[in-house]
Amino acid sequence: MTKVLVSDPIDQAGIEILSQVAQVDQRIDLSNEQLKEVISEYEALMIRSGTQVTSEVIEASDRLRIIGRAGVGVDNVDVPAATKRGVLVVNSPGGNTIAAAEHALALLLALSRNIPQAHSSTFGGLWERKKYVGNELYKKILGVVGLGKIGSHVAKVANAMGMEVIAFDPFVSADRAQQMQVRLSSIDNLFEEADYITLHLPRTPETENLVNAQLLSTMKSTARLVNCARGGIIDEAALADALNSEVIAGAALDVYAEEPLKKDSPLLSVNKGLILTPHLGASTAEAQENVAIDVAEQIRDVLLGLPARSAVNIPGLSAEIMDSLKPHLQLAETLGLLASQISGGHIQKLEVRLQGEFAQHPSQPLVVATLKGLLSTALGDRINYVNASLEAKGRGINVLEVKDESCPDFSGGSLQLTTVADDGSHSLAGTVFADGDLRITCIDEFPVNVAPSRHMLFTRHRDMPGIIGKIGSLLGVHNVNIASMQVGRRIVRGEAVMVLSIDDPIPSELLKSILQIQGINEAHPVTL
Ligand SMILES: NC(=O)C1=CN([C@@H]2O[C@H](COP(=O)(O)OP(=O)(O)OC[C@H]3O[C@@H](n4cnc5c(N)ncnc54)[C@H](O)[C@@H]3O)[C@@H](O)[C@H]2O)C=CC1
Ligand SMILES: O=C(O)CCC(=O)C(=O)O
Repeated sequence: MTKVLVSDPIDQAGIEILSQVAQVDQRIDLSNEQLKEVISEYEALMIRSGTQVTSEVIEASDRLRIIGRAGVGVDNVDVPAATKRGVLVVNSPGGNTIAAAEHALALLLALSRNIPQAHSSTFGGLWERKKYVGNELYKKILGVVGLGKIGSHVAKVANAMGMEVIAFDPFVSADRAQQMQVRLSSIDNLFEEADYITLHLPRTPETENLVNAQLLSTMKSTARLVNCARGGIIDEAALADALNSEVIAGAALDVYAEEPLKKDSPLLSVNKGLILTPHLGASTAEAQENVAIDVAEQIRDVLLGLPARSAVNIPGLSAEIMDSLKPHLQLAETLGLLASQISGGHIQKLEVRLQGEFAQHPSQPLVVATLKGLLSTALGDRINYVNASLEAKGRGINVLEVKDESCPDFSGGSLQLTTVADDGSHSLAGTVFADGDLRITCIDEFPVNVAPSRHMLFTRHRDMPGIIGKIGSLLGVHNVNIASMQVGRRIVRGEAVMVLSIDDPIPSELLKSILQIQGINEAHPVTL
């Protein structure tokens, strides 16, 4: 029975979806050591931000096929290690957008009106109306760092509240910003100009400690900072100093460099202007249901052999693309597999030429499928859509992709592979008919029309009388049944190719005998 491990608290709606296809074990208090010990029992792992999926965990997993992150950030997953091992990583890019944006807005309001402090004081029996005079957000400048899904929603609501919104995001165009009524700014200018700053960008090597002592020192002394994105983007010691020495007026954090927040964190020594929440950005009933359903559906689909819609480590392969390209991907994989068996190994170069209608499809999935086929003889089950490009690169295969919209031969276009290996160069082409049937249409520039089958034999030989009969009798002697045969030649009595579809694999002694027939230059048994 397929088994899924759920190692963080996940909404029941997700558990119910997973239970349709697998045994679901919910073990939310596993240490990292324990996770390493049990992971090899599972085909899938579903997590939130609490579980650290390290390379050691991934390496300890023999059966793991997919890691589902019920949320946006996958910084608690070693994605390169997962990719290397062929483990798909999926997330829910939009399921908690509103929750996180509203939490950031709540923190902005809480900061500007001292809500937590006033609440504690009032609960403590005090009535401190003068002490907790706040500020309005109206007409103030809000600086948004990271104008993606969450940052954009914050900007929209802030605009509606009468704030002026400026933003720093190197990947957003001025047109897009203008549509959102946001003025783009440099990061330095944003920190100098804004009354409130809210962070909505990922933690990457580039953004680590982006908000440091120097940048904090450029903020207005009345300004306030919110981080509901990722810990580690702000230098926490520098922020504690800036608050203690009143360089800035306030800060509210939901995320920390290390979570849970350490007892000796410098943040806990700040006595004024700091609000802390324990990574609650996505913690609404609605968001938790959204992300659980979104990710559980993807895990279920992948376990059923279907594509995932939000794969983090195979960019561009959305469910829609995979669905519409299914026969084309199958052709690419088949031709890749054929090419690896015909080329004799040690491929140094692969050209993938998309012709006619093929050139109108996204090329990346077709190239990945080709590489998957090409490497599957060597790597078996270890190769998949996730790690095919990486494995090809690691083997020094130079992949060239060519798009050529003209295709005189087939209305549906064609896919052509050319390999350059130690033994020379080979080419193969194929097409997909309107009914989804696959055809091999060309071998080493000899036209053929062959439906791929499980066992095949390809030969290069001289076109001369008797040669086909000799091969036929040899196969008969070895009890290998021929299902169909095709010969391709360009000139009479010149060079030719032959493709035999056979019911059984070719034993090695038979291959040796075939290669001894006069006029046979090459013979390649193929298993698809
Ligand atoms: N506190 C919480 O519970 C939650 C936190 N998050 C975090 O919020 C952050 C934003 O999430 P989304 O808006 O969904 O992501 P997104 O991918 O839609 O937006 C991120 C934006 O950051 C920008 N960006 C990347 N590098 C940048 C840089 N060096 N400087 C400025 N901008 C940069 C990107 O261009 C993009 O527009 C992520 O870190 C995510 O993990 C998300 C959900 C819940
Ligand atoms: O799972 C959670 O509550 C954290 C959500 C989060 O940080 C994210 O989606 O990036």
